[in-house]
Formats: sequence, C-alpha cells, structure tokens
Amino acid sequence: MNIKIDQLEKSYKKKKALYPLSLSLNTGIYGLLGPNGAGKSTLMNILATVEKPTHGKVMVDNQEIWQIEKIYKSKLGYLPQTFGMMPELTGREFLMYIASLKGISSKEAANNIQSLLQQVNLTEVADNALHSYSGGMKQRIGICQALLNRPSFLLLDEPTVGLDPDERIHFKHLILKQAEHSTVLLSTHIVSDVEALATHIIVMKHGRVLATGKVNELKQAVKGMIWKVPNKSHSSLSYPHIIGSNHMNNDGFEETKVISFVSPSPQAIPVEATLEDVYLYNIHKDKLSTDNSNINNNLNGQDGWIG
Ligand SMILES: Nc1ncnc2c1ncn2[C@@H]1O[C@H](COP(=O)(O)OP(=O)(O)OP(=O)(O)O)[C@@H](O)[C@H]1O
Repeated sequence: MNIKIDQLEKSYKKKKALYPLSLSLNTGIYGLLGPNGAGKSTLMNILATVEKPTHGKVMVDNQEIWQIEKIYKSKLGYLPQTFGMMPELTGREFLMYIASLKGISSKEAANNIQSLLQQVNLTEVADNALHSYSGGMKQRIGICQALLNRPSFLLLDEPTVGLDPDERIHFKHLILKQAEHSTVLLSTHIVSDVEALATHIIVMKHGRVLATGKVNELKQAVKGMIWKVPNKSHSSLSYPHIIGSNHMNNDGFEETKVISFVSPSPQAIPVEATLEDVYLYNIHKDKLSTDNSNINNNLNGQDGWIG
C-alpha cells in the first residue's frame, strides 16, 4: 500500500498543529518521533479519518481517502493514544464487538481474536472483565483491536505505553511480523521504542517534519558530529553543542554524549551515532549555530540540553 500525504495542514482555530506536510509511505515500519505537541497524534488522527485536515489530502494507491472512506477503513488498523473501553465486557467480548463494527464476520473474528490473544499473551484472562485488567493488559487489548482486520495500514499512537520490558519484546515481534505485508506508522517520543523496529524515521517538531529517511541515512547525516566526553575531566566545553545521554564507561567513569560540528574538547572522542543522537540533533539543530556566545557552558547531564 502506498500512502501519499500531500501538503497536509491542520489548524485548531488560531493554533497551527500541522504546517504543510508531505510524505510518502510504503510497506515497512515508519517511526514517527517528536516531543510532546509535535503534531504526531494530529497526523495520526487525520490518517485514521478521525479528523479532517484544514488543507491538503491523503492518497492511498492514488485514491483520496475520503472518497474511498469505507474501503480505506476496512484496510486500516488504528490504536489511538487513548481509547474508550466498556469495562463490563470481557477482553474477548470487547474484541468481538469491535470486529462487528469493522464488519468482520463472527467466525473470522473468533479465529483472529483467538490468535491475537495468544500473540499478546492474554488468552488466560480473555474471559475476565476489562475492569480487572492492568494498564499494560488494556494496551495489549488495544493492539489486538487494531490488528483485528489484518490491516494493510497500521497506525499506532504511543503503543508501548504501560508495557513492561517483556511485553515490549512481544510487541516488537508482533509488529515486525505485521510489517512484512503492511505499512506501519508508529508514533512515540521514546526513541528506544523504534530503535530496533523502524526502517524509516520521521522526526517532527512544532507541526513540521524536520527530517525523514532510512535510519542509516539519518545516521550518516550526523557522521563526525557525535562525541563522547568524560564528565569529570573538565567542566566546560567549547563551541555550540547539544548534550546527549550519560553512560558509565568500562572503567567506571561517567561519559556524556555531545553533538557538535567540531570536537568540543581536547578529551572528546568521536563515536558512532545512535538513533537517539539523530533525534536530538534534529530536534535541537537550530541551536548549533556558529555564534560563540553560548560557549563554555557546564555539562549538566540533561538529555537534549543545549550548550
Ligand atoms: N483538539 C485540539 N484543539 C486545540 N489544539 C489542539 C487539539 N489537538 C491538538 N492540539 C494542539 O496541536 C498541537 C499538536 O498536538 P498533538 O497532540 O498532535 O501532538 P503530539 O506530538 O501527539 O504530542 P503528544 O506526544 O503530547 O501526544 C499541540 O500544540 C496541541 O496542543
């Protein structure tokens, strides 16, 4: 399935949530990364036909989605950031109810539900009422409802919220399997959620796409700009820089990742970029000016902090 997002814009009264935005998505997993308020959910809601854009259009295999809304919805799976459940229903009953809304026959639904419940490890509690489920269990039911119709286009808005590390691993396997034959757009502000999952990344901030491309291409774009700096050996850095995460090295000393066009200190060691570096660079790159007014700021260890 090819999804073409063409000059999409969204305003809420005076608030601009999306500036004109164009993207093309094909089979594979697209990680949509951005801080709070970047416009990720707004984009998701428009793609899910829950909201209409102010301007622009979305084409699926060359057809406008609102003109083929029924067919499009039958191919769509959507996990919104929050979704209503009927607490008195069991997990299985709730999924049967959603399946009926999606027009799936009860026989097909029963089979799909059984298989999905197994894949998210909920078979044992499938006949318990939803009000007895933990947050992570509810989230897994949400993932099941999005996959019920075997979607060709799957939209997942912050899908790993509430999942424990074990459940995250199960979730990743499930999505990797799904992406063999469909387009998956997964929105999150947690970079590690998409680290081993996404083939393509879209970085958004303030309603704009700041960067898009394959993970390796985006890493290539920051090559030579990522440094490791020992925390304790000095307290100041030269040149405008972005502070990344802190790590303990093999000798037990803390090191900090620093993003800078040039070596920010004599002790800085160049290192390979991670997806987190790519994200921080794109979110804060406007601050990496050559203006030296910001030099000699102390390391404070806060991710994404600008020097
Ligand atoms: N219904 C609405 N009415 C007014 N403003 C809205 C509405 N929905 C979203 N916004 C605004 O649009 C901007 C983008 O919001 P959106 O929820 O799409 O961001 P997000 O990237 O999903 O953030 P988060 O990670 O916090 O969910 C924000 O400034 C938000 O306040």
